[in-house]
Amino acid sequence: MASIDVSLVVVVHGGGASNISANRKELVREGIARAATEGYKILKAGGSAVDAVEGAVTVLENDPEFNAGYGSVLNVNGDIEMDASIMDGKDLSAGAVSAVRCIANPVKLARLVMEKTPHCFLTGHGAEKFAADMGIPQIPVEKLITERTKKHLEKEKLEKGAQKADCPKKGLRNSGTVGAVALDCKGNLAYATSTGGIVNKMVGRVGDSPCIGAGGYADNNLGAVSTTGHGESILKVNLARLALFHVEQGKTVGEAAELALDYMKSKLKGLGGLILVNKTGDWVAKWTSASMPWAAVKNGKLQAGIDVCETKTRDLPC
Ligand SMILES: NC(=O)C[C@H](N)C(=O)O
Repeated sequence: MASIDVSLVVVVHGGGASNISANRKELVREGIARAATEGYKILKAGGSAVDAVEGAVTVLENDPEFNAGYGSVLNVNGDIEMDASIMDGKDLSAGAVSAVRCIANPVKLARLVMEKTPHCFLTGHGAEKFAADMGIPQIPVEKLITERTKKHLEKEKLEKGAQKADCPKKGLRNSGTVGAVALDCKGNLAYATSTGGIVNKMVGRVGDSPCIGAGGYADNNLGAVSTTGHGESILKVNLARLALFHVEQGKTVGEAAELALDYMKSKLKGLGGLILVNKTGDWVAKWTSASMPWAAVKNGKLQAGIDVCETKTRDLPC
């Protein structure tokens, strides 16, 4: 069924970041545009908002330029532990996984938790056993590790060693978490978020990304949000739900995003970003970190950017 509606919207992000080197910018730009285009293609073919966010996030998990799936950052042991979540705004059903290691696409596992279990959240071994029961292939964790993520961990350890204990680094040094929000032709909203977390994290550290209300939220009556940034700060302010609270209070999507991010910054000095689409298809991408790759498609028009004051627009072939 090809269902074309003016209000089909997909927005994706590739993580709040301190900076993205000039040689990676083009790869990041291409990856983020590919993900948004994939999500929109799914919506245009009559797919649901949940299908679209899963499809868009899968593209980014498979792309080594982003900190999710293949290319996830490494923990203190040089290992990978990934977190992901997904939510359907139609009935508030939600699925999440944390600290999963040997699978390519944590977002797909989160969706299976949502649809095939009576639970919202599976972690560690239990999540991996469930993945095996669902027929998801196990892959050696080394296959998810890249030269770039190995170097990133080495650099982080060196810098941490040189740093005074009472003088923590300022700014957002971790990047690349991915997320998507979508509005489908039936007015359903959904979000998905997926990450390797933060580099050099403790074993077992779980961030905001798999936590419903922090890493994302979707409610057909309000909107859908996916967040990125300093996970501990995002958890403390429940960033995604906080942004939607402001929508509930009658704020525009831009005002709501700004109020929520400013609160996190003023209260905790926490930096981050979010994407938000409301039930009428208004959307925003906002961040307090130095940059955040994002892309959005609405009415066949793709818009994308990385830095503040930078938006590139192009029409997608119908
Ligand atoms: N870059 C990120 O968005 C990291 C993620 N929020 C975490 O703390 O796990």
